[in-house]
Amino acid sequence: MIEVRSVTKSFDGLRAIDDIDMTVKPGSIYGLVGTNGSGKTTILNMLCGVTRQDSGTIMFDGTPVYENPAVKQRLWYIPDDLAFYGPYTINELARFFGRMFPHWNAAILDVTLQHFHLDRDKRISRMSKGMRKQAVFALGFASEPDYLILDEPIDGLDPLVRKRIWELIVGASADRGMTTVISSHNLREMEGFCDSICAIDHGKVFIERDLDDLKSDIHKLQVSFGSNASSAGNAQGSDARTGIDAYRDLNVLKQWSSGSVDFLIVKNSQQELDRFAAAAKPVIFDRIPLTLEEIFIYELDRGNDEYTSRL
Ligand SMILES: Nc1ncnc2c1ncn2[C@@H]1O[C@H](COP(=O)(O)OP(=O)(O)OP(=O)(O)O)[C@@H](O)[C@H]1O
Repeated sequence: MIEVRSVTKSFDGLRAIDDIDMTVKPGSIYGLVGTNGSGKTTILNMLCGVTRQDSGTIMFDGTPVYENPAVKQRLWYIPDDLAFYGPYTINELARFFGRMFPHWNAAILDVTLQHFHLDRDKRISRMSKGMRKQAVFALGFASEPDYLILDEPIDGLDPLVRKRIWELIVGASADRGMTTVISSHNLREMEGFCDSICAIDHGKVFIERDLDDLKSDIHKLQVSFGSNASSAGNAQGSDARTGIDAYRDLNVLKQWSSGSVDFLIVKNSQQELDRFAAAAKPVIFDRIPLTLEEIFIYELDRGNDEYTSRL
């Protein structure tokens, strides 16, 4: 289990990470998403003990990670910038890491390299960007880490390689309980593979949930009270006859209308929606599931609305 508690980090007076809490369950795949510059890389660097937080604690199974070789031997970090690996070949790196990591498994390296068709004697700096990532993945899996920490690793890889990498991650989680923390802007893939999602903006966590829970209480609704009734958008919720007042019982993130049909993004449980439909009796009431990308955008928009309304 990784536990981040009340962590802050500033650079030259800029508070890049602002009092965050995160809990990563053992064996899970934990997705870190956020806008550019929101603080993802800063968090991952602190998780790996590369950077030290200004305040707060980061614990791996109850033990701090910073300057702690015992914890670092159990984790593999793939940063966004792979310059460190550039001067070396895969074989040279395998010899180096083979001495550092107690569970080093040369057979896994062989199998993974066969899948990726990489030359073990070529310098990493001479490989393409995608091949460099594949090489560092292959080395990482050979270290059999308990924790795999990945900074935008799949972005820029071809679909076949991405599929193979997700198979390896999911397989290691299932077979030996490996825990993965992964940042990416590819929300579609994160939605397909992550157990939990942590979304950050301006250094603050604004969502941290199991993905299934997150998707079960945010919905898009299509509602109509019939062609004679004015839409909620037109009536501004003032006409009880149309059932419009009932929207006040919903937690509406966004609302717009087209003719007599209202579209709403709401944050409510299925039971609350059932109660709304039973009380308001709309002629049309459709619930459409939202993608992670849509949830992220609506939640972020709402945060910005709240922020701008305070100005
Ligand atoms: N070493 C540093 N010195 C000064 N400022 C930094 C440093 N590292 C990060 N920052 C600042 O901290 C903030 C968060 O940066 P970070 O790289 O963590 O964002 P990110 O979410 O990973 O962004 P992206 O999605 O664009 O990769 C930014 O405002 C960035 O300019």
